[in-house]
Amino acid sequence: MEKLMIAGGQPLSGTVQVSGAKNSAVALIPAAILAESTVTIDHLPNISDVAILRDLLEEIGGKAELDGTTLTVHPENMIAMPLPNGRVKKLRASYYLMGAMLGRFKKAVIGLPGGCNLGPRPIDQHIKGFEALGAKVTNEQGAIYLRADELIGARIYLDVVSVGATINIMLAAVRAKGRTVIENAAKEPEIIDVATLLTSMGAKIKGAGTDVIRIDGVDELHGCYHSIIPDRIEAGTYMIMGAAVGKDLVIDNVISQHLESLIAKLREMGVTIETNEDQVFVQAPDKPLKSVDIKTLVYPGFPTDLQQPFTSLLTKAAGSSVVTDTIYSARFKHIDELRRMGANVKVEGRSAIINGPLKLQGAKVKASDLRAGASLVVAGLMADGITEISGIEHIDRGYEKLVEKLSSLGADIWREEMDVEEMKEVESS
Ligand SMILES: CC(=O)N[C@H]1[C@@H](OP(=O)(O)OP(=O)(O)OC[C@H]2O[C@@H](n3ccc(=O)[nH]c3=O)[C@H](O)[C@@H]2O)O[C@H](CO)[C@@H](O)[C@@H]1O
Ligand SMILES: C=C(OP(=O)(O)O)C(=O)O
Repeated sequence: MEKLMIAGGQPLSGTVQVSGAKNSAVALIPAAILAESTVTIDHLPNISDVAILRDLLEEIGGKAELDGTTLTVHPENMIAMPLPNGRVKKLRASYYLMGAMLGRFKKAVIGLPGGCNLGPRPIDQHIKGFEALGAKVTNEQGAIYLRADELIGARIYLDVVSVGATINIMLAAVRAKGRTVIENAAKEPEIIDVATLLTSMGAKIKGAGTDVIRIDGVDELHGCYHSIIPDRIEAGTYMIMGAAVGKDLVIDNVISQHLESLIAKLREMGVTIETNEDQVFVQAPDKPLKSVDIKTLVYPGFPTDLQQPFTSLLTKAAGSSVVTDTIYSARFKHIDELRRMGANVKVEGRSAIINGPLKLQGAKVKASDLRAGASLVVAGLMADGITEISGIEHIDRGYEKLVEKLSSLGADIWREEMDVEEMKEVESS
């Protein structure tokens, strides 16, 4: 088991390349199940969620060859193999196997998904959608059983705006008979990316990226080539790092329109941000950052996935900032760890109140989830002394080559094997 070590205080400068979007990748890979011939997905991030999904495609009889950032999926021999346990529990997005397998085979057995523990993460809206399309859905001992004689298009109003439910319903509906209309759909860029892949496979989808998506089912979907969009959350994380300790930091391969809410908040804090076609330039100011309040919202609002790293940055801002997460009720597990580093933060209901400016001190901390891990990396880069982060398997779910990328920008960061005593300490904490 490894830990991440950061000797804080080094400025970040140079250019960092953003990888393909995790939250697209984890939907595009299951979507390949729907095709009758080879699907090639390019610019995939090299992260553990992608590796697990590749293995799952092979578990159901497909061939999935990963060559660098390119995945070639041969879905011809796939079967509706039940996947009640094992790897499906390691990530959230295994729920997309439900929609994809239901669409292709009209049946699936998939274990309840894992992913970050951010408070309750029900999948009732996914199930509501599958049932509306004509599937019988039961939950038996922690696995979801789905079966339909045929799928028939339907009008589905999502009671909660959900990225996962929107994509999952799309995956099943592309192979339903007739028209499906998803109302109150999520509008995240990853939804457009998945719709683009499905359209290249022959699906008929209109309105992805708006809150009403119309899908006319087709009898067959074919293979295609697809290049994935850049990861706006990885890009945003580097922008936050740049705001903390950046000197002429350039973030390359970014669609800056995907990050308007973050850019606006960073500018309010006094950070210099310039954008061009596919790059963002970030420069931390010489004077203290100004405090700001943020509220996470569905796209295009401030993304919940950047809330935790942004909270670390706010410890450096002069005054009191309030961070409210309206998407998840318990996405504050990083706060106790930031306190260990000297942060003055308290949690009240769904809000964290941060008082600054404070100079964080390096400490031994634990990443409880992916973006909590990112927030501790931001904190470690700003802190005096050494920060030791355990639980880095969470960070590996979403950040490709984090150590290499940050080292190339001048950070003093490395991975180190933990000794037996440390592993015991981490496991018992
Ligand atoms: C793999 C992936 O893409 N993960 C992202 C996806 O997660 P995910 O798709 O799981 O998140 P959703 O958009 O579905 O969840 C949003 C909110 O709706 C609630 N909800 C969702 C589904 C449902 O059936 N019932 C229900 O009540 C959730 O508990 C949450 O409070 O979008 C989240 C919100 O932008 C991001 O934090 C995650 O990084
Ligand atoms: C919450 C996240 O991931 P997941 O939905 O895969 O757990 C995230 O990417 O921040």
